[in-house]
Amino acid sequence: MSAKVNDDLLTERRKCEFNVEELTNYLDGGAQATQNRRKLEDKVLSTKGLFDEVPEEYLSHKEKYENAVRKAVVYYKAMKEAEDPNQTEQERANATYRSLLHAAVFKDNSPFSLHLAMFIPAILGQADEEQKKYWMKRASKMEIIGTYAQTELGHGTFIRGLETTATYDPKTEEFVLHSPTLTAYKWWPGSLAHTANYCVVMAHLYINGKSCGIQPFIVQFRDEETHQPLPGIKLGEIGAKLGFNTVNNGFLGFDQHRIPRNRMLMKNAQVLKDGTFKRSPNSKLTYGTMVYVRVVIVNGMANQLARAVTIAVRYSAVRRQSELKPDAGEPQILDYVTQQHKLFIGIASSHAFTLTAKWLTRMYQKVTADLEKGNLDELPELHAIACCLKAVTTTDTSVLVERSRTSCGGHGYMLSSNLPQIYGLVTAACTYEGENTVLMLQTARSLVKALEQAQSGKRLSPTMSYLSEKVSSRLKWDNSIDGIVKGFRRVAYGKVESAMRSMRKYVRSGLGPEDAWNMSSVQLVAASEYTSISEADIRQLQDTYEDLLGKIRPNAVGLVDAFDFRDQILNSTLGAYDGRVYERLMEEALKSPLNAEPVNQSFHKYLKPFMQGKL
Ligand SMILES: CCCCCCCCCC/C=C\CCCC(=O)SCCNC(=O)CCNC(=O)[C@H](O)C(C)(C)COP(=O)(O)OP(=O)(O)OC[C@H]1O[C@@H](n2cnc3c(N)ncnc32)[C@H](O)[C@@H]1OP(=O)(O)O
Ligand SMILES: Cc1cc2nc3c(=O)[nH]c(=O)nc-3n(C[C@H](O)[C@H](O)[C@H](O)COP(=O)(O)OP(=O)(O)OC[C@H]3O[C@@H](n4cnc5c(N)ncnc54)[C@H](O)[C@@H]3O)c2cc1C
Repeated sequence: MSAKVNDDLLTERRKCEFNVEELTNYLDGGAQATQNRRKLEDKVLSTKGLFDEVPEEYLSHKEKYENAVRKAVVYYKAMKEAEDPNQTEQERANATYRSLLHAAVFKDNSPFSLHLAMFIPAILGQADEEQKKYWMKRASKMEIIGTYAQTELGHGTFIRGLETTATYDPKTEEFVLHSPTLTAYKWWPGSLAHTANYCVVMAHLYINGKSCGIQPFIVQFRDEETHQPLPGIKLGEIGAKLGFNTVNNGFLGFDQHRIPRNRMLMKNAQVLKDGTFKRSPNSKLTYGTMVYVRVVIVNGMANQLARAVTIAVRYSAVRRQSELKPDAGEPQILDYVTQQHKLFIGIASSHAFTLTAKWLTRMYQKVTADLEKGNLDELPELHAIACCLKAVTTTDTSVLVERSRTSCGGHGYMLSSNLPQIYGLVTAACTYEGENTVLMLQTARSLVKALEQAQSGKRLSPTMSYLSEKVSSRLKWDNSIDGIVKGFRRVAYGKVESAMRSMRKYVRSGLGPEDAWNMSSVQLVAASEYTSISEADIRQLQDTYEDLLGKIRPNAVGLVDAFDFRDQILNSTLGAYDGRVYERLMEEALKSPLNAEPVNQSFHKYLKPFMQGKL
């Protein structure tokens, strides 16, 4: 018999003014896509061995990892078996696009995540046809497990500063991989420590003593039978982190490790047997995997934010606290306008990020298709936009997930709420795949170039066109959508123009262009933030805003129900569909090993002798 649903949640669902299922279908891309997603989730989540008897927060660091590997194997097989052979690739992609299925199994991400998120995309984007055929067969069947090893102990942002060398030996037609210093050790790659046995290594290629830039190499570093590290390979785990503690991030050092010539991924640049180097049409094509993951991250943020606000809004409908009016009883905390202000922006932002992710994915697919035909014209714009949207969505999601947590009071601080873990996952994305400030400065680089082109009368790309509209500075704000967008364009234009003026002022004062850039970089980052709509400006329409909060209030639970996250995916004592918050908090508390006995052994060992002055 299913548990009784909390009365307040029942009332909320009766008050909802729109068809929740219709919104779910819209978010999925149609009723059939919703059905496919639910069918996939039903199949996979009914698999035995996917869930933890003991909550993983009570396991040791080592036990957490071993448990995650156990689940990863079960989960991966279940996903493969659940694939509907009659579905097209696109239908399969749609079914997983919005599903956070993996989050039902891994609260802190999977030890296989880099294999799927970067190792396979790197092969697809960097290998030539022959290499792709061979390695994709092995990687897609999980005969090998890979990761993406670019970051080093000493360098993450500055790729051109990477110290790992790959020196071509024409006599043996091999590359010699070497870590000349401790700071050259690969450091951070997920799965690297104990899970993967192959990786795509980004290393500095040298031929006859000449630098040929950073190139991708596919490198085996563990024996496929024994899993022992190969000769010349030093491996280990980098230690406990804020989150990602089951991703197995590791370090790897090379000591004159030799690999055959065909292990350099040669789609873009090639090394012939005699050591002739054939340059890539654009050296930045080597960075292509990162552009792809930045695009994927935007969609990931939309889903994770939706999960956090679902938990917080449902909890806010159940939690009653304080007194809004004398003798009127304790109101639902969702009736406090401050609570609405904290949470409803999160619902809206998740929808905005979903639509943005769809738009960016289409742009990525078009530019990638053009690249295949040798047309690189739109690569710089894709890079600039992907940098900006990855940085803005991860920053905003981190802020809004943390706000969802704090809006739940003490219970939001419990690991059983799952809000701290969701925060740990999303805040990592502000750093990985390009630290956000660095990426915003990449976008700023494009904005400055675009404004200079606009000022010399050149046509701009669609996403930069606002820099060529001579928007009057006397523009009057009005509350229409068109008025708001015009206002944003005016502010965005002004921010770029001001940063440019600042740089020119520094150059006139005698600074070189690099120092002028650095001195203006705070303004440059701010200018990039306005390339996509940010929340700060909405506050200037405060009266409209508070009116909107009131309109959303009766539909808030319906809006988060429409995200259609099942309880296993929310994995939260506060966010379950039935709203039985207090019973769940107690059920989870009793799972703590400390509750197995009324008196812990530390009393007899330490407390009692201490309190009796015997210690
Ligand atoms: C919580 C759920 C989320 C779901 C997400 C799913 C995935 C989650 C699982 C995976 C988890 C973790 C994975 C993390 C993996 C990693 O972190 S991999 C390592 C990532 N590292 C980086 O991103 C490094 C960032 N640094 C750089 O990209 C470059 O160093 C930088 C661009 C900052 C500078 O490079 P330079 O070579 O120095 O270039 P510049 O001089 O600045 O510019 C030269 C020109 O090149 C253009 N450019 C630069 N990058 C690109 C690119 N990628 N594509 C195209 N063009 C590029 C740049 O615009 C300049 O052009 P111009 O000269 O102006 O014309
Ligand atoms: C959870 C997690 C998972 C990861 N997984 C992987 C992985 O699988 N594979 C992999 O290769 N890497 C991985 N990374 C590494 C990640 O890509 C790097 O941490 C990231 O690129 C930032 O580099 P860094 O850590 O060296 O920081 P730094 O580049 O040293 O940045 C430190 C500070 O310096 C500032 N700074 C640096 N350069 C500039 C500049 N030009 N202008 C202005 N400010 C600047 C930054 O803004 C930042 O504030 C992972 C990281 C994390 C946190």
